[in-house]
Amino acid sequence: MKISGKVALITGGAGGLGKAFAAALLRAKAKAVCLVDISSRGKEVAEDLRLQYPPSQVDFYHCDVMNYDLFKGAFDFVQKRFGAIDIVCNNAGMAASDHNVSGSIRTLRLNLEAVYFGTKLGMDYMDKESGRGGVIINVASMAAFLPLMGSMCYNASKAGVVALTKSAGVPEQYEMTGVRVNALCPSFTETPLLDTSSGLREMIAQLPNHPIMSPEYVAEGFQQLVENEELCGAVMRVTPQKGIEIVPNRRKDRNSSSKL
Ligand SMILES: NC(=O)C1=CN([C@@H]2O[C@H](COP(=O)(O)OP(=O)(O)OC[C@H]3O[C@@H](n4cnc5c(N)ncnc54)[C@H](O)[C@@H]3O)[C@@H](O)[C@H]2O)C=CC1
Ligand SMILES: CC/C=C\C[C@H](O)C(=O)/C=C/C=C/C=C\C=C\[C@@H](O)C/C=C\CCC(=O)O
Repeated sequence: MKISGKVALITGGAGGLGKAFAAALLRAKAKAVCLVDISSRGKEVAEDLRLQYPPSQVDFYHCDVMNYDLFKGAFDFVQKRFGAIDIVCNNAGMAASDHNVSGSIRTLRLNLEAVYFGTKLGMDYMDKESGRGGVIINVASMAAFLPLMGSMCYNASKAGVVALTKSAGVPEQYEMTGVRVNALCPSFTETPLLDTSSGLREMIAQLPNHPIMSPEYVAEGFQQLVENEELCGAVMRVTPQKGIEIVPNRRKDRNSSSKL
């Protein structure tokens, strides 16, 4: 997909990775980006991006994406304001440790249930019948593959995002909707999220050869998932050790006649 002239909706857009994804799209001349976030900081972030990347339009839409009806309102807002939606990034997320049961359940709901909402809404609003097709990027994590002690719900939610994305990205679904769906799995990245779990930074510091990546580096992988029309149902890992890599998809690598 050529990003120039396109319209994007990014959940968690006020956060570290969300802002980096928005900046990457604006540098590539996207027509408009809407930051959908529960934090009112989104207003300043939108203003900051408008100043940095004129004449692109950057809006902030205050919304709790865990509420389906409110989240649908964000899609209606972008559709009405810009006439179309081409790119959806389900990025809003949080991390709570297992000791915090209510925080852990909220983690499962935000990181997985809300990503399901955003994937369903993205497919509905961008469907080639009513829209013009498009691409959805679901932000998972390396925690989907390499679990961390003390974050059962976080790991489970991210593994769920990978499975959800691979299901949404099967060839038959793409043929029907014209919407590609891919998963992005970064390792530790320098954002405020790392300060929300006590002891996390200390744990990371103990890991051998594990520098914390910049959001801008992760955004390079994000942009590849948006632009590369060959990628659908793809899972991309971004790590300091191995860089940006696509995890082979067993189904695509098998005889094409196989259905599993
Ligand atoms: N920072 C890291 O090391 C990594 C982060 N990730 C994932 O990247 C995504 C973005 O996280 P970061 O930018 O690192 O964190 P962040 O904390 O900087 O950004 C998260 C954003 O989501 C927003 N948000 C939280 N609950 C919301 C809700 N109910 N509705 C709407 N927005 C809501 C927050 O206000 C914030 O702006 C998350 O899904 C996270 O799990 C994945 C791998 C590595
Ligand atoms: C509790 C939430 C913590 C952090 C949030 C975020 O999801 C995150 O950064 C999680 C990262 C988890 C990383 C776990 C291990 C990562 C290892 C890789 O960087 C090493 C890469 C490859 C070697 C192993 C392999 O399978 O090839």
